[in-house]
Amino acid sequence: MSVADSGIPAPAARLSVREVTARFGGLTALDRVGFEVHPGEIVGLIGPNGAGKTTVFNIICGLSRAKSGTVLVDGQPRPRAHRLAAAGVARTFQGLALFPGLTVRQNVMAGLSERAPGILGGLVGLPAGPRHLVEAAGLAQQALDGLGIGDTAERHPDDLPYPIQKRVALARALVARPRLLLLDEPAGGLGEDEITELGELIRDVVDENPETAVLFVEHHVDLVMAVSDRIVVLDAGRVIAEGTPDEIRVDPAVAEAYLGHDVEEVAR
Ligand SMILES: Nc1ncnc2c1ncn2[C@@H]1O[C@H](COP(=O)(O)OP(=O)(O)OP(=O)(O)O)[C@@H](O)[C@H]1O
Repeated sequence: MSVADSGIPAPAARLSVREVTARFGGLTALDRVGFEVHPGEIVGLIGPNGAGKTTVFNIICGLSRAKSGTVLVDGQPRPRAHRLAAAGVARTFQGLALFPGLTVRQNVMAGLSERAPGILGGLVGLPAGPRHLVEAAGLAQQALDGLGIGDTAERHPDDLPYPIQKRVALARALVARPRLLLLDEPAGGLGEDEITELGELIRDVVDENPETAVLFVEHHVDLVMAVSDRIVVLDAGRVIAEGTPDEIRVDPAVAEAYLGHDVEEVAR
């Protein structure tokens, strides 16, 4: 008997994007876009340039407004951008957005500031509960160790190679153990080997925290194919395909959107 047959309501998706339409002046950037991400699932969002990936990501994060449609997190209307972390949502930024004046450990501790108010102030010298700071430092160190960069904790981000800075940004997103992790082009600026390692790290996040759901926007289709449980393909503001990597690989609409070429070759 399925859950539907049993009368037990199906668990809410971690993220539901429903009928989202967005316009910039006369341009319809998103046209009734909808998809879901469930706990324990990694979903990759891909599409050719201008497809609407960034627009939908920004709407999910509360940085842009939809003209219509809804975004739900755990069945509830998505909180405002500054309340996302408190709702268990974390994101990374294409530009990393690390604080150059703080050490790596302090940068990661900043990822806890929503859950333990005072930490951010403490990091810049304002009074903060020492107990909170010690606890946060321990959690930050754990997050860094988990990503294999524990030995960078006392360094400053600008002194580290870019791929390590990317891991710091990921550690900052992971430190509060988010229920929904949103990654904005995590492979950008990385080499092939680093991308393979990144894919393993993303998989580890979900394997170790089966309640976590991951949505990532990515140009690097090889990574998306390797890591995603499911892929959503946007083209010209519409969802043109959704399925497992194997389904997407042979989907004619996807091949056409990528100008008739093999999707993995074109997006490289
Ligand atoms: N602030 C804006 N003002 C006007 N048009 C915009 C704005 N942001 C995006 N657009 C347009 O909306 C459409 C979707 O853009 P979006 O950046 O979301 O696509 P994308 O899939 O992220 O593209 P890319 O892969 O090139 O980053 C494009 O036609 C783009 O030119």
